Amino acid sequence: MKHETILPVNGHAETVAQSQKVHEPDAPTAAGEDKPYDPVLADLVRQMLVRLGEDPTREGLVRTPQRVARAMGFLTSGYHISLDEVVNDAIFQDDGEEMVLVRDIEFYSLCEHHMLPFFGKVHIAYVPNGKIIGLSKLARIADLYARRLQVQERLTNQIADALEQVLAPRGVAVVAEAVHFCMMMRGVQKQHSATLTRAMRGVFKSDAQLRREFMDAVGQRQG
Ligand SMILES: Nc1nc2c(ncn2[C@@H]2O[C@H](COP(=O)(O)OP(=O)(O)OP(=O)(O)O)[C@@H](O)[C@H]2O)c(=O)[nH]1
Ligand SMILES: [Zn+2]
Repeated sequence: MKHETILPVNGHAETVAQSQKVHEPDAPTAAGEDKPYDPVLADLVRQMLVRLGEDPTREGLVRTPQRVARAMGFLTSGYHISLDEVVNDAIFQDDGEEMVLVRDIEFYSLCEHHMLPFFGKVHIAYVPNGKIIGLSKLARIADLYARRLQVQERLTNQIADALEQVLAPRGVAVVAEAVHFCMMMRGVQKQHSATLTRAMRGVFKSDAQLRREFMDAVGQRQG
């Protein structure tokens, strides 16, 4: 008997017996098959398939509700992780006073208006004030807020807020550049537009020269 982990609505994992599917104990399972999913969400997806005129019992769609529930769970997993968990105490004392920049961090998010993807790159910089953060944590912080229903402006600001909160740095700069499927696949159907958003805090707001250096470094020269 196979045990599959499912997620009830409250987000806590529980294990249920799933007698329909039998696997040899050591047999490889399909990718993602054992990952938890929310059965209520899966049922809503099944209902959506019916409303779209599809037959959820046809072979290609039989496991689609679970797949979609798992995928949506992952794409909104940022709701269930805290900033502290993401940072994991990777804050270190350092006397450096120069800008630290990680650029070209790719992100994937869902717009909150259509629940369609928007994705692109985010560039994150800060000027330390006695503390630095593990570099990977900048990318993890970006994912923490990208994996939610978002607007690009808020995503950009939340990343800046998070860094201010954990580092109290002299300044933070965040620039996001993205394309929105809701503007490409539907609606206005513009394939070549890109959206740029930015959040400038502390010395990046008050020091135009530093801001220019940052924008130059991320290839977004502006006045
Ligand atoms: N500011 C902002 N707007 C967004 C973002 N993602 C999607 N939108 C916009 O949200 C708006 C929703 O507008 P509505 O008129 O309520 O919805 P709609 O009829 O589907 O709009 P269209 O996309 O113009 O067809 C659209 O203009 C989208 O382009 C985002 O990250 N930031
Ligand atoms: Zn949208």
